[in-house]
Amino acid sequence: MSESIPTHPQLAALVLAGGQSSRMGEDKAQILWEGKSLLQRVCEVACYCTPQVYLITPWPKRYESMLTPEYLSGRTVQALQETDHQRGPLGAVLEGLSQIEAEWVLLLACDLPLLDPAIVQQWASQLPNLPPQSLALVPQQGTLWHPMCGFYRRSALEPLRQFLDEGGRSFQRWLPEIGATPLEVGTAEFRMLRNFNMPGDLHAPNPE
Ligand SMILES: Nc1nc2c(ncn2[C@@H]2O[C@H](COP(=O)(O)OP(=O)(O)OP(=O)(O)O)[C@@H](O)[C@H]2O)c(=O)[nH]1
Repeated sequence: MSESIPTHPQLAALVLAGGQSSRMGEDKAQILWEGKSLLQRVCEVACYCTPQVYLITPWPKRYESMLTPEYLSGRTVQALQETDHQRGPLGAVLEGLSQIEAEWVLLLACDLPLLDPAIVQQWASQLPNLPPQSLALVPQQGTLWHPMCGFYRRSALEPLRQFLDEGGRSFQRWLPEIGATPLEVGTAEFRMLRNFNMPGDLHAPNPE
C-alpha cells in the first residue's frame, strides 16, 4: 500500500479488535483473507490515513507481531490494553478516546477488509468543514449508521461516558443522541463497508 498522505493534522486512528467472533468461530482479527490477516488490512488503511494509529484490544500480546513495520509497510501501530470487557465496542471506543490526544479519531473495526483507503481519506478531508458542535461524522444508509468506519471528535468522550454509565450499548442509539453528522456516500462506497462475520463471508464474491 502506498505512503500515507496527512489528511488532517489532528487525526488519529483507532482500530478495534475484541468481542467474541462467535459467528466466525475463530478470532476474526487473525483470519487470513487473500494473503493478509483482516487486522493487518485494516491497520494498513488506518496507516494510510494518519501516522498516528492505535489498536484497542483486550489481547495486545496476541497481536504484537502483526503491528510491526515488517507487516505494515514500515509503519507501526501502538496497542492499547482494554481493561473493561463488559461494555462491548462502545466501551472500547471510550477507553481508546480517553488515551488519544488528537482532535479527531477515525474508528475502524478489524473486520472491514474491503475498505478503500483513498475513499476513507477523502471522507476525512470533510472534517475541517464541520461545525465545532459536530461530534461525529459517520456513514449512514437510510436510518442505519455504519459506525465502525466513522470519525469521532475527542469531545465526544464525555457524552459517550454518560451514555455508557446509563447502560447504553448501541451506536445506533447513541449517534442520533449526540446529533452525529451523516456522511453522504454512494452505493459503491457502501459495499466496502461490508463486515466479515461468518465463514461464508470469506468466500463471498468480492463486490469490486
Ligand atoms: N476492542 C473491542 N473490540 C470489539 C469488542 N466487541 C466487538 N469488537 C470489535 O468490533 C467489531 C464488530 O464486532 P461484532 O461483529 O459486532 O462482534 P464480535 O463479538 O466480534 O462477533 P460476534 O460474536 O459474531 O457478534 C469487530 O472488529 C470486533 O473485533 C470489544 O468488546 N472490544
